[in-house]
This record gives sequence, C-alpha cells and structure tokens, in this order.
Amino acid sequence: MKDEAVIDVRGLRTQFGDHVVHENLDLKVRKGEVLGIVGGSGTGKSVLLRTIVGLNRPAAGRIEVLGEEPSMLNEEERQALEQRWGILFQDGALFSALTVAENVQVAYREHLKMPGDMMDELAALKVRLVGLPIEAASKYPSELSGGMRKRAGLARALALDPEILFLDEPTAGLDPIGAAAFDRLLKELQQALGLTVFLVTHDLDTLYATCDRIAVLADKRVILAGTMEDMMASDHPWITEYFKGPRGRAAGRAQGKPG
Ligand SMILES: Nc1ncnc2c1ncn2[C@@H]1O[C@H](COP(=O)(O)OP(=O)(O)OP(=O)(O)O)[C@@H](O)[C@H]1O
Repeated sequence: MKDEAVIDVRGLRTQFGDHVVHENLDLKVRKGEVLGIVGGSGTGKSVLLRTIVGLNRPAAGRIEVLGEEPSMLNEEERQALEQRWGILFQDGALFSALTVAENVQVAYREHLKMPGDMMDELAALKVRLVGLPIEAASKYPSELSGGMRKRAGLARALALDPEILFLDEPTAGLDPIGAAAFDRLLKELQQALGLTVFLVTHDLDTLYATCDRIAVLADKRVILAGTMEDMMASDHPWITEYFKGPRGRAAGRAQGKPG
C-alpha cells in the first residue's frame, strides 16, 4: 500500500484578510514517505503545515489526514486524530519551565492515564530514541545546546508513537555537523518506526539525505511534486535556480550525485 495517501489536500485556499497564500493547492503525501516541502520565502510552507494540522482554518478546499477530515470532527474525534501525529515546530516549542522529560510527558498527562513511574520510563525511552544522553532528561531547555533542543523537541513529537511526523525547518540554526547528524537520525527513525514525514525545509543537504519526494510551492500552489530526478528535469525558473544553483550542485555532489 505504498501509494496510499495519508494526507490528501485538494483545492486548498488559505488567506489572511485579502492576502491569498494558497489558491487551488493540491498535494498528496503517501504512507511511509518523507516528503520535503520547499519554496521561496513567504510562499506558505509553514502555513500549509499549520493548516493541515488544523491550526489555521482553510478558506476553501478539502483536507484529509489519515482518512479523516479534521474540520468535520467533533472535539473528541479531533483529539483522537491529533494523537496520531507529532509536530516539531521551528523553534522546538519546548516549555522552558519544564525539564526535557516533563516536556515529553505533557502528552501523557493530557491524553493517557498512567502511573508516574511508567511516564518516567517512557520519557526516558524517547530521550534515548533521539540520541540524547539520559542525563538530558532532567535538564531544562535552556541548559541544552541548539542541536540537543531539536532532539528534545523530536522526543516530544514522538511521545505518543505517531504515524505522521510534521517538521518545520528542523535543521535551521544547526551547524553543518549537527544538521547532518539530525538528518541521519530522522532517516533512521523514519525507517525504524515506519513514519510518514512532512518536512518543511530550506536545507538542500536535508532534502538529498532524507526525502523520497519533494513538493515545490510557488504561485500559491504545488507546482511540482516528485523525486529529485524530477526536480533536475524541470525547467521551471525557480526550481532550476534552487536545485541547479551553486548550493544545489554542492549538496548533490556531497551525496554523490553529479552536479
Ligand atoms: N497568522 C498570520 N496572519 C497573517 N499573515 C500570515 C500569518 N501567518 C503567515 N502569514 C503570511 O503568510 C505568508 C506565508 O507565510 P509562511 O510562514 O507560511 O511562509 P514560508 O514559506 O514558511 O516562509 P519562510 O521560508 O520564510 O519561513 C507570508 O506572507 C506570511 O506573512
């Protein structure tokens, strides 16, 4: 069932006042794939993510996630659906007054009833899963490096064993070594856990290292969704400049692809 769509967006329009961000946007994300969303600054990548997860209301169109239409659900059904995905926002969005373990446990307190020691064990498991030392569990976000905070955010996003992981610019602000390590972790986790990943990124190295397909946002819609080979074959000016410009070529060479 590799082609089964777990996210299906059709005819989406989003707008803020008179400002139309998306018009007639279609996008399918297939089960088990890592889909990278790219596009120029302000083309609406983050707004698309936020709209799919219900944080922003579409002006028109239809959004299905895991076979459900979030806007048609009652509160209880919505909560049940929300437990099936995890989100890592750009800034990690950790609660600064809580330790890493407590951040992971927010989801357990909200959605599950379980004894404290079991929550501790589960949080420790998630902390290890994302490659953090166990000591990090009792630290506050301000005591961690940027890379460790991203991993802590990922641990929180994975708290409830989601089927879909939404990531907004996960490698932004990381040094190249930290970013490459995060890419490897993401790919390993995606394969081990069978996740579907919706990944907003500007990072060409991340695209090469992790994505099965890429969707390009321009002119208020997805102008091309396909593999890296499809991107290289396109003659759309933005796509050509992005993927075949000096940075695109360098990223391709680093992954052993001819530039
Ligand atoms: N809550 C909001 N109210 C009004 N306008 C908004 C809101 N959120 C986003 N926008 C506008 O929607 C457009 C798309 O924003 P978005 O953050 O999705 O862009 P992006 O493609 O993720 O950009 P970047 O790559 O720079 O992060 C921008 O013009 C932005 O100003």
